[in-house]
Amino acid sequence: MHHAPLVIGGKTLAEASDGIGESRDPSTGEVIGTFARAGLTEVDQVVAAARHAFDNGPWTRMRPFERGRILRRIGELMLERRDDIARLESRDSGKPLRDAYWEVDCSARFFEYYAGVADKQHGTSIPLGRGIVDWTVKDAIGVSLQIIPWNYPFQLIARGVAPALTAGCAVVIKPASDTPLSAYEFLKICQEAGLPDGQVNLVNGRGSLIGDALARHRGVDQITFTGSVPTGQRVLEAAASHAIPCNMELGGKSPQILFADADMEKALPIIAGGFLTHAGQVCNAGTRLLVERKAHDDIVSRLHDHIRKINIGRALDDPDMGPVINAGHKAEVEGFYELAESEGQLLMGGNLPLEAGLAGGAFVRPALVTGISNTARIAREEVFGPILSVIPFDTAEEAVAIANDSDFGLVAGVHTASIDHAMHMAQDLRVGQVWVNSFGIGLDVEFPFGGYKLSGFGREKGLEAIGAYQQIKNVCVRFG
Ligand SMILES: NC(=O)c1ccc[n+]([C@@H]2O[C@H](COP(=O)([O-])OP(=O)(O)OC[C@H]3O[C@@H](n4cnc5c(N)ncnc54)[C@H](O)[C@@H]3O)[C@@H](O)[C@H]2O)c1
Repeated sequence: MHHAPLVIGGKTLAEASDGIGESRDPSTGEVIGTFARAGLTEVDQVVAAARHAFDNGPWTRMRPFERGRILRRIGELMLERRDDIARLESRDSGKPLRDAYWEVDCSARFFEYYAGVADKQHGTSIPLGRGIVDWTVKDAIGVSLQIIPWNYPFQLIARGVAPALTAGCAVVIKPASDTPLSAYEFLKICQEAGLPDGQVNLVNGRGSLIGDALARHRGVDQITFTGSVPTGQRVLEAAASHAIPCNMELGGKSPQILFADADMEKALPIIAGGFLTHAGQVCNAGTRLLVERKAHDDIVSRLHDHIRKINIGRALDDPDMGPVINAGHKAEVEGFYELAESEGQLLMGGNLPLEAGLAGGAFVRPALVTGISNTARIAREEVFGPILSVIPFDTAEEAVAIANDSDFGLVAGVHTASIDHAMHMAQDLRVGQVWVNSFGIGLDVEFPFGGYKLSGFGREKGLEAIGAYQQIKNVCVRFG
């Protein structure tokens, strides 16, 4: 049985003022771990520890290449422990084991990538004429609060913490209560790699209690929030109470646009992976398939054949699809299936695992919904489950109009053999990222990621992410 303590200023606290929480395996419903649940007392303590590390600790004063060496070591230790971390993450979050391995590998890539960036944070020199020298420096912004959701807990910690540390910040991590366990493995790795005490701190606990209190705390200088739109809006209000900047990584209802000229054999697994990965519990899941009308019946029949064969099972057995996060979310997803049935035709797939021991799991079946238009609720709301809404179009202009007719704007996929279609889509889609004949390419940490509209603002990953953790200071010197 795992236990995740709090880690505040380098000290490990097995107990906390809001008691002990439990974490369940979504594949079986079984309790697999406990965690110390922080309350308001620990909120003050953890912010004070991070502030102290930032204001007085060695990290911000260290030469950037030395910071880079420690960051690189964190990545190496992740890879050395990938088996243990992946198995823990697979059980805690319900994602198939190979996806949990990907999560650890991707987390290590964030640290490798930003380690190489640490000593390349140059300012600029601004010409103002003789007798004046003007330049800018990139200062660390201070204490960064990282609020993490339950779908990719380890990877999303790495995604935010690596650039924050690179910039010289101190960090407070607040994981989601459904997946509290792997964050402690991350903290242990940081300590072992030589990160100074207090530079990264961990508090598990209720979002509405400590998440809100942390976001309002005057000792926090910046927030990176990844989660749902309504919670993100509450966090923005809290941040506004002391006027601090935020990165908001919120939800999506991302389109995949399939033209009849696409290579259907190649497009099919990409489209399916786009809405089935982690049982659809992915912010950038491609859950709206916009298909050129003449290819509609063919792709629906191929996709239905595909999802019929989906093997659903216990995450650690590495099935095609594992469970959703918990029984409450299973009920929500099933509610969306009822909605889909009332709005269009529902085509189900997969075999539910009924063997003994899996009956308590939060399993749902993958589904397609056809016979709807883009005004249907099922085509507009984020389900966070494995359901694909299929909507026909006749022209490329109509495809763009339907794709953009959404409250969200995270990513889009385009499947076509025509360079004209691909370029037209890339120019006109109102999303943060356009994939052509692909939908994700693996360990992709190098390019920026983030949304338009209700999908949020600010960019994670790539060189763009570091800006969120820096202040630009201008220095102007007159001489002679
Ligand atoms: N855009 C991205 O990069 C990205 C990545 C992953 C997930 N997501 C989104 O996350 C959502 C699913 O995750 P979830 O259900 O954990 O999200 P959520 O919004 O319920 O919770 C996210 C985090 O916020 C905390 N929280 C809850 N109330 C809070 C409050 N009042 N103040 C501060 N913190 C609070 C939670 O404890 C958790 O740690 C989906 O909408 C998904 O699209 C987005």
